[in-house]
Amino acid sequence: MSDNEISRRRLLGTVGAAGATGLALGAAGGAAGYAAAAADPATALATVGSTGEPFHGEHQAGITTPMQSHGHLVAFDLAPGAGRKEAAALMRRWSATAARLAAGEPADDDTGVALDAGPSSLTVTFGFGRTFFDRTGLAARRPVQLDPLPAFSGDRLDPRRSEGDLWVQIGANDALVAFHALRAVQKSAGGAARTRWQMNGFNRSPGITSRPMTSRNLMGQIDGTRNPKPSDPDFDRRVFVPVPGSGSGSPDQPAWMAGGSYAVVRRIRMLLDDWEKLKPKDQELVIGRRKSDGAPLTGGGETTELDLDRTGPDGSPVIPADAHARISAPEQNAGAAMLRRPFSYHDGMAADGTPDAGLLFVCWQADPLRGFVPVQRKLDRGDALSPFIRHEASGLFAVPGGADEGGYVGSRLLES
Ligand SMILES: C=CC1=C(C)c2cc3[nH]c(cc4nc(cc5[nH]c(cc1n2)c(C)c5CCC(=O)O)C(CCC(=O)O)=C4C)c(C)c3C=C
Ligand SMILES: [Fe+2]
Repeated sequence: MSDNEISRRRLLGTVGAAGATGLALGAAGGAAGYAAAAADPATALATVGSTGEPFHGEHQAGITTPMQSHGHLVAFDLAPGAGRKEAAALMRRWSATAARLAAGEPADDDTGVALDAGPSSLTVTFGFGRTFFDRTGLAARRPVQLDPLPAFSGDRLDPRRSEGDLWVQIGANDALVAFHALRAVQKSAGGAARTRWQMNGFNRSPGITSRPMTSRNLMGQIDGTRNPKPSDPDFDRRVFVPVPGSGSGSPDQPAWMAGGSYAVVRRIRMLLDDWEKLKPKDQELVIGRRKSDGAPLTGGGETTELDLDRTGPDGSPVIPADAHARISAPEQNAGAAMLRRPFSYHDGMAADGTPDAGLLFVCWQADPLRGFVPVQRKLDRGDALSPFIRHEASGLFAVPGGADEGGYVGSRLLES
């Protein structure tokens, strides 16, 4: 075990108890500081640093995990000549690395970037794209759910920033922890896979509002209000592929996807110069909700149901017929629903002088044909938000269930 590893384990050994002596650790610093920390179980990192998300479990972490403040979405293509054997070895390496980092332990050949930080809710989530199955000789086991998404009239997709054999979503509540995981994943890809595209995103930092709140996007809207909640009776059925024999098993889903989910990833540029020219009242009509608190235009608070039948004095609906919240509601789409878990992004200014900023829209569902596809079809036909956004990249990935301790993500596909 390296010195770095020993120091880091000691520091993490103190995590959990409140931080009265955290100050002492900071003040003492160096080797003496670590020794003091090891001796005093009250020493702690701030909550944001000390919180960990277990890597192992029925489902992969990073799906129902509360949204993190920093994210990297990365697609990889298998290297020429790499097939099923190399892919299995890669998934084994990546899973081992992710498990270590999520526990706050260093990676092999650690870069030291996150040396003094706790796990900071780090999650690393792995998925397979459609082309993965051709590259590994597993086309016969590819789920029909990975059939290409339909083309939508508003799409302006860049194929170089779309799809990919493999997809990795990294999230953490610290920028250095997230970057550290990104480098560890990239390095442990070795010669087996090459980065195809990478997108970097962010959300609000934990603890910066006076109470826990739904996050805002870069248009300033409260976004995520009507997401399915894990406490909803139909949450698992909507988000996760059922286990065969559980009574809710789905005949068109392969057994190796049990406990898994499908991620639709869209890089959606926001045309902020145009959006910001709208008066706040008009912005609210585009969504159908108030900007200040996310309440429906028909009244109440953020979580009040939309009254889609209510009309104003002139007889027109209070929530307009083309309002985004109306068109995307499950009640308007034969129950189609998805778990939206996006990151915002800002990549500076585009060549035309407008901000290259928007939403790395990531949504999770047990079947994209019962989640993203019908809703996006409807939005594509007449969403008031469409003139202010542009879908620029797209990906669809099968995200297998979680790995057991000592196992690795995707083993049920790659080893049987
Ligand atoms: C196909 C799926 C969706 C895309 C693409 C999408 C893009 C997108 N949405 C916002 C802002 C908001 N969306 C809101 C609600 C909402 N959006 C979708 C789906 C897509 N959005 C759904 C299913 C819902 C929930 C509808 C419901 O259950 O009633 C809201 C309202 C608040 C909320 O419920 O989250 C906002 C605001 C942007 C900015 C955007 C693309 C950049
Ligand atoms: Fe939306």
